[in-house]
Amino acid sequence: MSQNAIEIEGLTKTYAPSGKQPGKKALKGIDLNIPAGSIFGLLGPNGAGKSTLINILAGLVLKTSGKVRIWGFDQDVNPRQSRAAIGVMPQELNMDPFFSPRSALEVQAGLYGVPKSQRTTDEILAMIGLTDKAEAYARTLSGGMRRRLLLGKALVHHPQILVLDEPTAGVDIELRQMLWKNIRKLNEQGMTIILTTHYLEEAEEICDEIAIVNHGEILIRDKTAALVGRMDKKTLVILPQGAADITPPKGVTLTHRRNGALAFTYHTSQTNASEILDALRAANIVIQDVATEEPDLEDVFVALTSEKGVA
Ligand SMILES: Nc1ncnc2c1ncn2[C@@H]1O[C@H](COP(=O)(O)OP(=O)(O)OP(=O)(O)O)[C@@H](O)[C@H]1O
Repeated sequence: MSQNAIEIEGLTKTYAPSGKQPGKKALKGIDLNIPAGSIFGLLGPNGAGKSTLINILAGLVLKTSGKVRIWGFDQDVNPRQSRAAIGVMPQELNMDPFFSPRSALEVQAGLYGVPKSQRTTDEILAMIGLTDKAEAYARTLSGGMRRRLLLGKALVHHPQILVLDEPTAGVDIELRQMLWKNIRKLNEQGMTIILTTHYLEEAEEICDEIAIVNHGEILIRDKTAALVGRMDKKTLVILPQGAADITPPKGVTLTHRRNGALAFTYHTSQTNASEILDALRAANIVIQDVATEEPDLEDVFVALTSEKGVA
């Protein structure tokens, strides 16, 4: 087994123009290794190239150039093995309306050449909570059930790597929790998880490592905690007793909160919190309450993607 579940070198993708659609350079030379056993988040604004990258890994989109190794198998040299190592839960919910969950899983297993003796259909149905609906027509399933079935379909061939494209977009809290519980459990059993999500809070909570993609390039990649730790920004929130008037120290931004609190945002490399407290004291402001706010992944994301001119 390789140390990395995925190894990508110089990956590019240019979509050819078709009809009124102009051509598009969706990936501009991606280098990325994803460690085996991790939960890896691929984040980026709409149109950044995340789906293109995932679809290339899944063998659904042909790359223009570059190398992709999946579980040690070069996609160009061993396409069958590299495809067998990966399971993909796509975003879209279209599925054959006449298949029951059981037959959908069986057909999928057949497509991957999983022998009957190695199929774990009942186990998968139980895991995705569809045992009761095993024989129901797919068209009678709710949106949430269909999404769970998509997860099940991604698992029929026992892949080492599971890729989830926006797994929790538009799903209710209960289903979201169920999906994360399953994903964590699969990861604990050794499966490498790669996911895209727009929910940054969720990514911060669940992902070991994160890469932020924008305009077809990787802007940054790091362990989640290190990424957030790079933000040289903090906010000191002071609730004063009565009305307060103060000019903040140089380099500190003051905003007034609706509850009367004063929020001082500063760069930790330039300003010390004690300078702000000294200024408050000098202005004879009596502090009723004080709190600090740390940056989160959203701050990192906005700072990085807005630098490159994306709202
Ligand atoms: N089949 C295609 N033909 C032409 N251009 C395409 C095609 N698919 C995607 N693109 C373009 O490539 C770029 C990257 O798209 P992609 O879907 O990979 O982004 P994304 O990061 O997944 O966005 P989203 O979060 O909206 O799904 C976009 O500009 C998109 O319009």
